[in-house]
Order: sequence, then C-alpha cells, then structure tokens
Amino acid sequence: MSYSLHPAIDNGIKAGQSDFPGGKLTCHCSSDKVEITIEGNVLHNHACGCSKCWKPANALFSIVGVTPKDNLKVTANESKLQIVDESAAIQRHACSKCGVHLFGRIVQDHPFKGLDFVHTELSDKAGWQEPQFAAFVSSIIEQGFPPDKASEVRDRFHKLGLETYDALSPPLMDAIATYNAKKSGKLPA
Ligand SMILES: N[C@@H](CCC(=O)N[C@@H](CS)C(=O)NCC(=O)O)C(=O)O
Ligand SMILES: [Zn+2]
Ligand SMILES: [Zn+2]
Repeated sequence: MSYSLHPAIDNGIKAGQSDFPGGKLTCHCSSDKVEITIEGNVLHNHACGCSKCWKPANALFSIVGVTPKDNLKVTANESKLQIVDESAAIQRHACSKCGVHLFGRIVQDHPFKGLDFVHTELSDKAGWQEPQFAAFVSSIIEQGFPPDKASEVRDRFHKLGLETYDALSPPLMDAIATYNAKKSGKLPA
C-alpha cells in the first residue's frame, strides 16, 4: 500500500457505539487550541474525496460526518476561526493558525441546512460512528491522483466494507433531489 486512504481506516474499520454521548474536537495547534463540543454521535459519517473537505497530511480522503447545528458549540478559542470560502454551500470554519477545519455549516437555502459537517478524528475518544461509505471518489483525480489507479482505490474501500460513489450515497442524493423537486413544484411540497 503506497498511499493512505485515511489513517483512521487504512488498517480496518472499527464500529462506533450507538449510545455514544459525543465529546470535544480540537484543532492541531500546540496551545490555545480551538475546541468544539458535540452532543451525541454524528450521522452519515463517510470518506469524502473532494478537494474542499479537510484531510490530514498525506491522506487521499477526508472523513466527515454531520450533526444538527444546535448540538455543536464552540467551547474554546473561537476567535481563531475563519470561514474558508463564504460563497460555498458549506461554510467551513478553519483554525487560522493550523488550518484544521473544526466545522462546516450550511446557512443558505439547502436540503442539509441546519446540519454541521465535522471530522471526528479531531477527538481523542473512540465510539464515534464509523464511516458508512466513500463519496466523491473520482474527485481525487482532479487533485492529481492517477486515473488508472482509481479502481484500485475503489477496491480498497470495498475490501473495508464501504460502498463507493462519485457523488454522495443514493439516499442522500435522493434527499437532495426530493428537496429540489418540492422547491420547483415538480413534486408536492
Ligand atoms: N469535484 C469537486 C467536488 C466538490 C463538491 O461538490 N463537494 C461536495 C462534497 S463535500 C459538496 O457538497 N460540496 C459543497 C461545498 O463544498 O460547499 C472537488 O473535488 O472540489
Ligand atoms: Zn489550530
Ligand atoms: Zn467533501
């Protein structure tokens, strides 16, 4: 294995705890760490190959899950946070010193409005929901990954028990499409 999908899954996936109470996520600064506190477990945790989601150095994929925004509080050093791209659907709040993304928030009209995107590897606790699937796999090619090795990446995920997609998973894509159809009037609201 010459590359890391993500250090949390390269050697297998450990199931989380259904009754996990949540916990704190911190940035990588050695002092004055930005800290957020999440109540309860995350949902829809997944590997994301897109270029916008934060990933640790040398990993091909981000691992990102969601939590209702009311379950997330910034509990230390909030002043270090800055929004990476104000115009993106997901407003990713990064530590301005170390670059780690603490949470991504959807504020605009969007099917996932009200959810925050978080990286549970920033916690020192075990029990967070394990990744459920791999999303945006082909996006790694846009970042320079050799296209002839993409199928090898998909095989690695399949061996770990994760399905791979080039967008989000079918249930999440269906949720987005349903929201859009209700908004446009093609389906009853
Ligand atoms: N191929 C693009 C895909 C970007 C993308 O669409 N990312 C997804 C998954 S995180 C998304 O929903 N992005 C919304 C956003 O970044 O605001 C890339 O790699 O940059
Ligand atoms: Zn930091
Ligand atoms: Zn992403």
